[in-house]
Amino acid sequence: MSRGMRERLPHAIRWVVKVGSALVTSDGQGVARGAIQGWASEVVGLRRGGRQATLVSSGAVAEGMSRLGWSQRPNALYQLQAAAAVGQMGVVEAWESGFRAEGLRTAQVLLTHDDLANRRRYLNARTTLRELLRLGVVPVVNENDTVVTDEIRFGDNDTLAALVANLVEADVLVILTDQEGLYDADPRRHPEARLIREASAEDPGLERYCGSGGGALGRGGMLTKVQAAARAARSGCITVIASGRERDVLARIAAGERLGTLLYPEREPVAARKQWLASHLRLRGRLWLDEGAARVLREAGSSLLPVGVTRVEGRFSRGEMVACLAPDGREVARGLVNYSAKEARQILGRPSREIQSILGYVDEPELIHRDNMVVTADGG
Ligand SMILES: Nc1ncnc2c1ncn2[C@@H]1O[C@H](COP(=O)(O)OP(=O)(O)O)[C@@H](O)[C@H]1O
Ligand SMILES: N[C@@H](CCC(=O)OP(=O)(O)O)C(=O)O
Repeated sequence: MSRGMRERLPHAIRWVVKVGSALVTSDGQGVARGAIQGWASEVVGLRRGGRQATLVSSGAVAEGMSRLGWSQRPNALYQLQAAAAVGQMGVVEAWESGFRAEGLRTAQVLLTHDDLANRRRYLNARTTLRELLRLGVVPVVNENDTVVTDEIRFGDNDTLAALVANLVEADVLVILTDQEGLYDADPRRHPEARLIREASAEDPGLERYCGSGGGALGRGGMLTKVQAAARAARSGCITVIASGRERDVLARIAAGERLGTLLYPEREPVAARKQWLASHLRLRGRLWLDEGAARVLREAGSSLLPVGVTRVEGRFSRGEMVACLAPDGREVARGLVNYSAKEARQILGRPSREIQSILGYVDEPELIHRDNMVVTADGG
């Protein structure tokens, strides 16, 4: 499925752009304001073409070290966490002023891997990010370093970027780093190494190209980038690893130019998401639909509103997977539910505008949003 992947990039709508520590902090010299300003205006260019962009920015530990006058990256976890807390202020401030100069608002989003493994928190993070994008705000995501342990030791924002790409259902993940892309050996040690232009993100052979570790500031090196591409590919996302120092890098990638390393998914996005939903989650309950709701789900792929539900079976929490059944008992769809079984029983058959008065709050107007649903009936 590699053919035409570059040509897809000009049509890609949702972008996640990850910028590594060395780039964000000019190799640890302090926040790279000029470069950040440049990437911010590139993101504005992407958005002008009707695209959405979420940033994942590293650099908190590196900037904290520079602000605290530390020349060596500490080993002690509490020192890394202290440095990250100091440095994160500088990193987000630089992104904010970079985007402000372009007339755009930013939002700081700090996540941990656990947040995305937990179904309820996954949905909460997803809803917040979607709302920020809808409002035209640029989310600037980093790891919540104060509360994580392994991730800060290994410096794994590449994995975080892939999780964010899965979360927002990105079409493209761009990983900007201090090399032109993935080489067939670490170019710092092997100057003769050759750039890999394109490969399947799921090719297990890619990992053998990656030297151990990264530069002095970033920690993950290429291995975590290749692994991130494989993870992003599971939801059908293309990954491009490229140099953040290349002029107009995002605009040129968006134009389909052969820049950096493109790692493509083996599956189409919809099939990938369907497989992900089907394989990762256990069914926790069943929603019986009326004829009208079953028809619009089947034929139009619409979201499921509480008004179309007649009965709720099982015990489930927000974010768990349930099956949707037509009145004849055939499964129409399955998806991640926005309300618990108890709440769903209270709001079934009722218009969404009444959710607030019944429950005292509204999580979402839909019981299952169409983006979190896979239609399993074949339309008939
Ligand atoms: N096969 C490879 N191709 C390119 N770079 C590699 C490879 N193997 C190891 N590396 C190293 O990975 C580094 C980038 O990783 P890292 O320092 O973690 O960057 P970032 O801060 O952008 O996440 C490069 O500077 C390079 O030395
Ligand atoms: N959350 C940490 C991430 C460190 C990290 O992953 O760095 P990198 O390999 O440069 O993306 C920080 O901001 O310093």
